[in-house]
Amino acid sequence: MAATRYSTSNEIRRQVASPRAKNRENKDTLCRNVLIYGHCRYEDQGCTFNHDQTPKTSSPQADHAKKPFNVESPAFTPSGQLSAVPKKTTLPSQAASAAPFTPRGVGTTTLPQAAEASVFNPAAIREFTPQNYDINNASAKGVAHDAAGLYADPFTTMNSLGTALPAAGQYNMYAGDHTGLAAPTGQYYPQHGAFAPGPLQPAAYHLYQPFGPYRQDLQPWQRATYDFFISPNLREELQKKSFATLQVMPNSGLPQLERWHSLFPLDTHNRKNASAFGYPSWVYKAQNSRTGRHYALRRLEGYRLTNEKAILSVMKEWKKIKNASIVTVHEAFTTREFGDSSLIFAFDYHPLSKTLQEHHLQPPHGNRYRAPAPVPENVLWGYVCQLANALKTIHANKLAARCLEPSKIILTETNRIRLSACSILDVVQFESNTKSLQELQQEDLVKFGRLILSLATLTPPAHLNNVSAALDSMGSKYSANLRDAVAWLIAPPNPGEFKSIESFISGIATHMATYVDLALQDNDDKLSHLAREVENGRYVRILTKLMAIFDRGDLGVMQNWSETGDRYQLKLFRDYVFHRVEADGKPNLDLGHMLTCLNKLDAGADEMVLLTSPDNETVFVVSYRELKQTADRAFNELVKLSKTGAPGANS
Ligand SMILES: Nc1ncnc2c1ncn2[C@@H]1O[C@H](COP(=O)(O)OP(=O)(O)OP(=O)(O)O)[C@@H](O)[C@H]1O
Repeated sequence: MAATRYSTSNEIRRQVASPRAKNRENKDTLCRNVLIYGHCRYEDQGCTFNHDQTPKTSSPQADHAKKPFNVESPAFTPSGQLSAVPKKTTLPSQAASAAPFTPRGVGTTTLPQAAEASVFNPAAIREFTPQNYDINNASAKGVAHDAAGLYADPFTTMNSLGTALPAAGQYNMYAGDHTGLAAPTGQYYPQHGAFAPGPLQPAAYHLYQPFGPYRQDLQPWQRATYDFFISPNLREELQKKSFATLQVMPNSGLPQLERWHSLFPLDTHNRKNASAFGYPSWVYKAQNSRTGRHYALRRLEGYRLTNEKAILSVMKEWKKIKNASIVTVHEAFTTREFGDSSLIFAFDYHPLSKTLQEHHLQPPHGNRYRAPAPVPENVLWGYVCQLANALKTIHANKLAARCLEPSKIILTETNRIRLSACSILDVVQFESNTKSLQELQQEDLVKFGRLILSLATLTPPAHLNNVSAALDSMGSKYSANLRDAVAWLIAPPNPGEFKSIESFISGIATHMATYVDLALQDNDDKLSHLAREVENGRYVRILTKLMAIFDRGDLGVMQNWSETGDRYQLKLFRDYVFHRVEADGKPNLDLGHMLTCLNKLDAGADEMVLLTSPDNETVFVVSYRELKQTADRAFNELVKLSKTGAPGANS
């Protein structure tokens, strides 16, 4: 049967297979056979469906739409495929006057997905598209929040903001002009990368925030004023060094040399000891007449120079050496100012340093009955690493250290040592030396080993007669590793072979790595101290400016200059910052208030401040930015009138 052969639905089959259906209500329904074949064979044989094809007043589409299923039913379209319903993404014009949608409660209304997407689709809504912003170029880095949705992790986007900090020179926080900060290139976003030119708002430069690493985890109530600044120990150490550098001895009887003055003796005893160089040597701190800087001068008493080339050629090589474990030598010269012919070497000055001899091998505080304290193994490894580092540089430059005595190695900070007398023997023995460079370098390694052995056994090198016994005794106090390292250095090389400092360093690589890590940690510590002190520089600068302006009195023809015009505000600001009083008239010395106000002034913050005259007659409401501009103007007036220009300009 044709009808059953082409039918696609059970309903059609049922209809065609039951032409004698008695249901008269079907009269309104158009017969499927008419629809499919154009006519119905059963029309006259009792088919109860409507066979009238003439259109009625209502549209046929409307009729078909009413039917549960017909061939003109719209094709099934998954709701997720928005492309199939593109028109729905635009709101009808009536929507403008529609009442705002107020949800009645969670889950009471479930919109179809397609409709939801058309109502709220952040990807489709791009009402704000900044100028010059290239969407195609917006990488995941710059616009991660767009792709990831509204709740993207803000910290992942911080990486891209990090690149937004202005490069040095682009933005000057002291210039008082923040406009360049937001758009230094005139574009909000550049073409080539998101967020590159500047942060979205000026950074809070008036806030004080030292950064880590934070070693002490103190609670707020445990902190004192000095916690905001450099640690007392470090400050004391630096101040003592500064004091030592400036120390003078007016009646020392020491001469003034051609280009050096204010000589100050550094020797701790006045014994003439010629063991190190063949001549008694003395060390003085001295100031260079040309630069005003301080150096350590080592004088070799009674040395007569026979060959001018000695100084020239040796100094040429040694001045090239730059190493953290070697005291840099700057020049050598001869003089007769001491009443003899002396050879002088000018080295970097390291205030308050001690020799290893003084620190480890002499009885503490001159008490000859008290034995010196043993040197801890980690300290010894530190010395080994530093000396290996020094020798590596020296040997690589085709030189030899030669002077590796405990009395010629100085301790400049805790566990920090430097070779302090390099180059001297090269000059003194310029003509008499018969040894090759290789031999001298081998000797360096043996002296290195003997030095560590001497410190480990607390025996001066000169008294170290039985080396194997000393090595054995070392084994009982220190690790086999350290003992083996020392033994390797002292042992003579196999015939025809040479030991090198490089092979020694490869053997102690793990200890070198440990030392590097400690040095880096120390560096981090110092950097965090430095970050705290940065703020002090700001206070000094702003206070210097203000103090130059305050209470100046008459300036040129203008009487009472600092009290007139805008400058009166500065005077009131000073009272507001430093002369605050409590309700009962007692002084309020809140350091936090003073520092915060000065920082805000220094950064020219937009925050307003209320300034009142002492008689309450005059009140100003000014921003820190305006106050800063006033201070700058007043100070520049002073600079113009002064002969020297801005402070520090000539120093
Ligand atoms: N570059 C330097 N900077 C600062 N102080 C130094 C420097 N070089 C040496 N000194 C200090 O000078 C002092 C004297 O040094 P010196 O080498 O003469 O030691 P010493 O024990 O007197 O040796 P010697 O017995 O051979 O004279 C030591 O305290 C040492 O720390």
